[in-house]
Amino acid sequence: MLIPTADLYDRYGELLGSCDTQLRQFGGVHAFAGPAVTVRCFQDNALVKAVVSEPGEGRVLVVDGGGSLHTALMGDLIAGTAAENGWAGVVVNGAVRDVTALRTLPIGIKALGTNPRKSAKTGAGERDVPVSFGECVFAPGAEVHSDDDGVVVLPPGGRP
Ligand SMILES: O=C([O-])CC(=O)C(=O)O
Repeated sequence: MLIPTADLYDRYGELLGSCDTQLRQFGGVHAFAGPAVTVRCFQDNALVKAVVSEPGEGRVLVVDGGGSLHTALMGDLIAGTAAENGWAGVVVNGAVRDVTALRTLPIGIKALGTNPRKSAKTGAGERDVPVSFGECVFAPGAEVHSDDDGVVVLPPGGRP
């Protein structure tokens, strides 16, 4: 059962990481949670595509795109693959595209904004490293919860 992020804040207080970045909802699922898998990349989404091609097992992919809105790091094909492979959600500090289709997918998707421009596909970037945006650190394996109020990270060992 998913616990609202506000209730998690009330439980953990400032031990909870809460992302200040005002991400928008784009997926068909508006509340999701799971252990974080992280990618850091800049206007290049080959790593994102590679990660969602793996079994998601209810995890949440957190993509730190450096806040760039110049190119989309995910569209309906990558998001569809993520949904098919059992990812609970994808959180993108950057842009997505194909948003009409994204709304129909059974997966949580949060992103900063949109741009129809494609990203490069060189594979530049890193995965499984701590990423940070909105004054919130997303460590690989940390439990991430997201809903209409925001995105939070539980303290180590924290389990609802
Ligand atoms: O191929 C891309 O760069 C992203 C995309 O549009 C998709 O996932 O459908």
